[in-house]
Amino acid sequence: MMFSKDIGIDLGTANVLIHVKGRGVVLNEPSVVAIESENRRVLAVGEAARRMVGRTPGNITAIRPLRDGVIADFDITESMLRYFIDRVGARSWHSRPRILICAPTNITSVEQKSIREAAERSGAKDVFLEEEPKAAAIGAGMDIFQPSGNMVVDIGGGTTDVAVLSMGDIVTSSSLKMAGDKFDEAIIKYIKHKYKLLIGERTSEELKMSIGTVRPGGRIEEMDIRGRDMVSGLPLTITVTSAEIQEALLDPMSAIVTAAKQVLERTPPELSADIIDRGVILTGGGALLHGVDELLMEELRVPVLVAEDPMHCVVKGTGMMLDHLDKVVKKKF
Ligand SMILES: Nc1ncnc2c1ncn2[C@@H]1O[C@H](COP(=O)(O)OP(=O)(O)OP(=O)(O)O)[C@@H](O)[C@H]1O
Repeated sequence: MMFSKDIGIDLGTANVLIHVKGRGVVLNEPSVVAIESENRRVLAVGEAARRMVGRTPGNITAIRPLRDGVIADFDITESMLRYFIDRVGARSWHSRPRILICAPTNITSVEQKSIREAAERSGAKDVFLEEEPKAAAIGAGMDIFQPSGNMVVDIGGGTTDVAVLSMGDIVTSSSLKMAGDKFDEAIIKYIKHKYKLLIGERTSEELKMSIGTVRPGGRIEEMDIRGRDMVSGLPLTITVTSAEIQEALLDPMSAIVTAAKQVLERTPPELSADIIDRGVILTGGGALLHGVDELLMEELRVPVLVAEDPMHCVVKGTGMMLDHLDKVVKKKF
């Protein structure tokens, strides 16, 4: 029998997730590729490559090809995408899948075209590209096809997308390059400034997740971290508190609050009324940052809820859209 296993892909700046029709989410890997510096030969992809970040010898580089919500390195993005599509085994001699991809919102039309080509070269029969906030909202369980307002704030690695949706489309939205990566950078900067200590990205991400908060006094914890003392050049251990991480995250978090406020201000009043009733839904890994929901609730004065399984919303949404491709996806590039 001829049948094709359609697949949905969340091509995120931090993580790639793949949903195969009938099988659910079958792949969840960091968007990292390790290459040999001289000839750009791919050595490892995904988790294996992530373990190398900050620990590679000079001739090997661990690259995040989709940094900051844009495609920083196209060839590597393409290799990574093909590797992951091949790995889920959705393609066989008798079936070619349809692929629905959610890519970062800020990519150019040239980049969109290239992503489509990469997916086609990986064996897709048809390739559809969809907007991330739409998939996030659907995956979070919102019924965006009714004539009522739904607001979603998706805080990923490279971008935060804020959108109000109604009748299956985005009504007002904003996309800013301020998300998880920038939180990590802010922590690195803070520690460098306050303690003259250099720490790596993985340490700062760990601080953010394990003891971080964006609410003053919201969390009282501490963690020992190691880095390189800028004065002596030697390794040094210090203890960092939740309050310090909250201080470090003040600026990046206030940029997100401002963007959400601006979207609400531009939203037609009838839809705003719906949002007051239903609340704002948070998706993406940033939704897991301690206190984000409470802070947004105070600032926006509307209920704010973290979606179930926030890091899976976009990929789940692509899976659900695959079931209704003809109805929900208008754009076929
Ligand atoms: N428990 C947590 N607390 C705080 N941040 C977290 C937590 N878990 C994950 N994150 C952050 O979430 C981010 C990744 O989220 P996600 O996988 O949704 O991004 P993405 O979809 O790849 O990115 P984008 O939407 O920008 O393309 C990372 O910055 C990670 O540090």
